[in-house]
Amino acid sequence: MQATRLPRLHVITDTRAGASPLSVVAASLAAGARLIQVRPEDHHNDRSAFDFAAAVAALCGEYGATCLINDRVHIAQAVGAHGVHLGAEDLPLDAARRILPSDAIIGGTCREPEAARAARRAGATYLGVGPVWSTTTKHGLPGAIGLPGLAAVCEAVELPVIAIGGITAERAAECRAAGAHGVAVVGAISGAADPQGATAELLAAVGEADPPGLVRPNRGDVPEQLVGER
Ligand SMILES: Cc1ncc(COP(=O)(O)OP(=O)(O)O)c(N)n1
Ligand SMILES: Cc1nc(C(=O)O)sc1CCOP(=O)(O)O
Ligand SMILES: [Mg+2]
Repeated sequence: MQATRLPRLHVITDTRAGASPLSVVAASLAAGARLIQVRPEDHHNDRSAFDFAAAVAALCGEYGATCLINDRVHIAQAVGAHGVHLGAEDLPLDAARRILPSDAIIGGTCREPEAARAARRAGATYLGVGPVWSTTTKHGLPGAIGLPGLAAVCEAVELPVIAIGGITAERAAECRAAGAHGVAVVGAISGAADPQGATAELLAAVGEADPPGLVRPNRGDVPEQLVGER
């Protein structure tokens, strides 16, 4: 089956007070990022989340980048995003799989191998695994699973694993060495003085600048019908 590779760097928007999420998205796309996850904080109502998601989806369209929406499946449908990212408190993965187009990308948060196997059975396209390191970006998370915890999930399933939580460029390379397909990042880009430069550094760290043929085989290959064209 022909395959299209899931990007290794997932840039997650930062809509906390004081951040400039749209300009950071634009800088990341200009640097070569090819996947943006729209993550409006919970206090944003659906209207403002929709407006923001529509703006990000349009920017992604200009660059041919993948746009995923965190949590709000109906907003993904409304803006024609490529898919969603869902966690334990969101719509179940299999329910989202039933209502989204068959080629939708659906990411699921997992923290240990058994949850990863369940997410695969439920129809996840990829797994978001963390927090690998502690983070100040999100409160109420369980303790960091570290590189051994990340490696245990990578071993348990064939799905591409995206490491999250406290990721920096140096740590991104460590995550790849532990078996992760890639990384998801908020603060290392949003909080950087130069988000475009920080994105470029992270892309290099995950090997996204590698010439074709040097990328690791299989891991991250998403069946084409799951990716599709929008
Ligand atoms: C790639 C990736 N991995 C994990 C998460 C976290 O999702 P979730 O557990 O649903 O928490 P919220 O992001 O909704 O607060 C993610 N967003 N992306
Ligand atoms: C939104 C989120 N979810 C996590 C999880 O482990 O489920 S860690 C996280 C925040 C990641 O931000 P930063 O790159 O700034 O550490
Ligand atoms: Mg969620």
